[in-house]
Amino acid sequence: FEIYRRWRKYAPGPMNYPLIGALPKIVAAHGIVGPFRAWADRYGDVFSFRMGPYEAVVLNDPALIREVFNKDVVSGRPQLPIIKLRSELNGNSHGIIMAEGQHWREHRRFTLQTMRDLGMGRAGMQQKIIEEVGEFIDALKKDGLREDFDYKIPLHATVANIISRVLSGARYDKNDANFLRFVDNVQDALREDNAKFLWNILPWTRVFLRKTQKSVFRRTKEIAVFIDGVCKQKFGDVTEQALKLSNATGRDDVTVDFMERYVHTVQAKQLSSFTMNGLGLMVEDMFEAGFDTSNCTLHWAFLLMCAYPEVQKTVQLELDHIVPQNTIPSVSDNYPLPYYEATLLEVHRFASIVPTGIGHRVEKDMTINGYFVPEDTWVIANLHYVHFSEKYWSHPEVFDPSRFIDGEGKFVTSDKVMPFSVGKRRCVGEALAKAEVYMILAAVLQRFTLQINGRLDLTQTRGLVCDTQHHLINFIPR
Ligand code: HEM
Repeated sequence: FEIYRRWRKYAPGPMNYPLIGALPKIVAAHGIVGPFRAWADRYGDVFSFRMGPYEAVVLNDPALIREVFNKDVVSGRPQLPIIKLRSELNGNSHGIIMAEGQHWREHRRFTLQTMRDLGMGRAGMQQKIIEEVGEFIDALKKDGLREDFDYKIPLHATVANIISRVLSGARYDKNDANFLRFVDNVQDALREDNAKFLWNILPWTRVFLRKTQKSVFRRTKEIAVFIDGVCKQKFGDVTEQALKLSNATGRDDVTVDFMERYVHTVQAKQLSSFTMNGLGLMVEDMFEAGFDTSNCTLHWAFLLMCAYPEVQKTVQLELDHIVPQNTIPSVSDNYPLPYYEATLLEVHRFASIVPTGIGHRVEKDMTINGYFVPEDTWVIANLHYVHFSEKYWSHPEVFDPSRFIDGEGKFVTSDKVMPFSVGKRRCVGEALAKAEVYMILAAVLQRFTLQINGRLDLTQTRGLVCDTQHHLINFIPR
C-alpha cells in the first residue's frame, strides 16, 4: 500500500497501518495538535496520512492554505456519522457548516448577506452587545472578588444571549435551567474525546464505545429539541400552517433577525434549497459555531491578561487615555487603540481555539504542490502550527502584542494569523465575533484588574474548539 502511495505521488507522511492508518499515533498523543506539529516539522508544507477509511492532506503554510482554500473543488465537507445523525434529527436538512454543493452555496450566500443586513459590527448590533455586557459587568461587580466565583457562568449567558438575539431575538435569564443545559450541550458537542473521534472515524468501534455513542445521541437529540422549541415559540408549529400565518402578517420588514429572514426566503421561494425543514439545523449550526468560539476566545483573553500583567496594564492605560469615561468602545468607533488591537490579534494567534479548522473535502481528483490528492480526501489547515511555528514567528510561545506594532507605534496586522480560516469557507461570523470580543474585553479592562491566585496553566483543552484550563479569576475593581 505504501508503495502504491509513492507511485501515485501522494504527499509524504507518517507510516499508515492497514485499516487504521496513522490513527494509533493520534490516539496515543491524545489529540492531533502534537502529531500534526511534529509531522509538519518533518515533512514540510504538506503531509498526508490515512485515518481509517479516510485519506487526509494537511497544509502547514499560510500562503498554501490561502491558495488551496480558494479553490471551489476543495469546498466540500467530510460526511461523518455525526453529521448524518444531526441531519436525520432535523428533517433531513443540511444546515451550513457541513453542507456541500448548491445547498451550501445558497445557505452561505444568504448567511453572509443576512449578517451584513443585521448590522454586524455596526451600531444596531453594538447596542445589543452593550446591553448584554452590562449584565456581565454587574455580575463581576457583585461577585468578582468572591473566592469561589466562576466568571464563566455569567459570561456563558452573555455570549449565548448575543448570538440568540441575532438568531431569534430571544434572550434568556442567566438562571434558566433549560437554556443553560442547551448551552452546555452545545459546548460538549465541540469538545471531543478520543472515543467520540474514533466512533466517527471507524464506525465499527461503536461496538466497544456504546457509552460514548449513547451520550452523543442524547446530546444531539436534546440540542435539536431545544432548537425546535425556539422555532415553535417564534413561528408556532413550523409547518405549512405557520408559513401561512407568517405570510399573513405581510410585513416588509424582514431585517429583524436571522430566523425571520430565513422564513421570508422560504416563502419568497428565492433560493431553491430553502425549506421550512431547514430552519432548525440552520439555527443550530449558527448557534454551535457562534457561541463557544467567542466564549473560549474571551476565556483566553482573560487568562492571558492574568499571565501577562504588563500587557494588561498597557491596554488599560491606552483605553483610559483614549476612550471617554463610561463609554464602551466598539470596532466601528475607530478609536486609535493600536496596542489594544495588537493585543486582540495576539489573543487570536495564541489561543488558536480552532487549531485545525474544520476539515474540507476534495470533490474531484486534484494536485497540491505537485502531490496527487484523490477525490474525497480531507484537506486540513494546520492553523495552530501556522500560529506557533518558528518559521513565521520569533518566540511564538511568548504572548507579545508588540509583534504587531511598527516602529511608529502603529498597529500592523498579519496575514499569518488566520483564526477564522481563509478562502471559500472562511468563517461567516467573523465580524460578530470580533465585535463581541473587542467590546467585552475592553468593558472589563476599563473597570477591573484581572488576577489569579495560584498556578497558571496555559495549555489548551482538546477538541474541535479548544478552551483554557479551568481557572478562577479575581476581578478587582479599579
Ligand atoms: C472567535 C470566534 C470564531 C472563530 C475563531 C471561528 C472560526 C471558524 C473557523 C476556523 C471556521 C472553519 C472555516 C473553514 O472551513 O475553512 C469557521 C466556520 C464557520 N463559522 Fe466561525 N468562528 C468564530 C465565530 C463564529 C460566529 C460568532 C459565528 C456565527 C455567528 C460563526 C459561524 C460560522 C459558520 C456558520 C461557519 C461555517 C462556514 C461554512 O462552512 O461555509 N463563527 N469558523
